Amino acid sequence: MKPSLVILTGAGISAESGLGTFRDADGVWSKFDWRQLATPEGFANDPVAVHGFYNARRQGLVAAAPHAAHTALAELETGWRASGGDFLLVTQNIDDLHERAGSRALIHMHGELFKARCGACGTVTDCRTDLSIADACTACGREGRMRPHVVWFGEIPLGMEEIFPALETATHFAAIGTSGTVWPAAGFAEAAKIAGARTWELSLEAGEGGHFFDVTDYGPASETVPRWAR
Ligand SMILES: CC(C)NC(=O)[C@H](Cc1c[nH]c2ccccc12)NC(=O)[C@H](CCCC/N=C(/NCCC(=O)O)S[C@H]1O[C@H](COP(=O)(O)OP(=O)(O)OC[C@H]2O[C@@H](n3cnc4c(N)ncnc43)[C@H](O)[C@@H]2O)[C@@H](O)[C@H]1O)NC(=O)OCc1ccccc1
Repeated sequence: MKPSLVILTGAGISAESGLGTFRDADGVWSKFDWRQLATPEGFANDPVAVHGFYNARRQGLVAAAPHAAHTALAELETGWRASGGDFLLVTQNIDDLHERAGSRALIHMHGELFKARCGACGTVTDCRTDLSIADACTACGREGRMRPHVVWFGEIPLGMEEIFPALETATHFAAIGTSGTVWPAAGFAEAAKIAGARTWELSLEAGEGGHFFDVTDYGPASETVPRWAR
């Protein structure tokens, strides 16, 4: 069987870059209500508040930088592929720290903060500055329909047509810095286990899907990931 490594990352891998996690005591959802800010209904109800929420996170991301865990995964990708293996990095994160560290075989299943999408024609464009309801789509010209290119609760994740086949042929799977509470990502470890993969969990503590992991290493990602990837 051709070696095939699938890695899933969550907010925990970017915590040491200064980007908040969601469910930890001081997490994003302890300060903000995800129903108002991360659902299509919330956006329809108060687009100014939603734009404000994502504009603030976008400004925070400009100031952030990848750390040793992001770099270790980019180097692992190069080595794994050079030795003829298949490699796929799936992230729930909307930050671009994996790309900045050099990762290439990467799927943002929940979208990207530095992209915007037109709710009218679906065109996706780069967006590194504040977004507002006044903005017009550069493709169709419609005003007031631009939104962050992120996947909100109740919306279909991106790249599933590529992710599921990779899980079904995985020989190795690792979940890094994720609490395993949001679906369908929370089901990936089980899918990889069913496919016969050897599975690892690297996080600060055990997540929801703990019983699907063969090996666990709990600690800061900046320490556990380089140790695992070596
Ligand atoms: C809350 C949950 C129950 N709800 C869901 O799962 C719902 C479905 C659902 C509704 N009701 C249900 C009832 C039961 C089951 C499921 C549901 N899911 C959806 O709606 C999804 C869409 C969900 C996407 C929502 N958007 C996000 N983000 C983008 C926006 C934004 O970012 O603003 S979710 C967002 O929260 C999630 C947070 O999870 P984590 O990343 O794990 O972060 P968390 O803070 O929870 O944990 C951090 C971990 O790191 C660790 N850590 C901390 N510091 C460090 C450190 N330094 N080092 C290492 N680890 C560390 C901590 O210990 C902790 O374990 C991420 O996915 C993140 O992207 N869509 C869908 O299901 O469509 C259908 C479908 C299904 C299958 C196939 C096709 C279609």
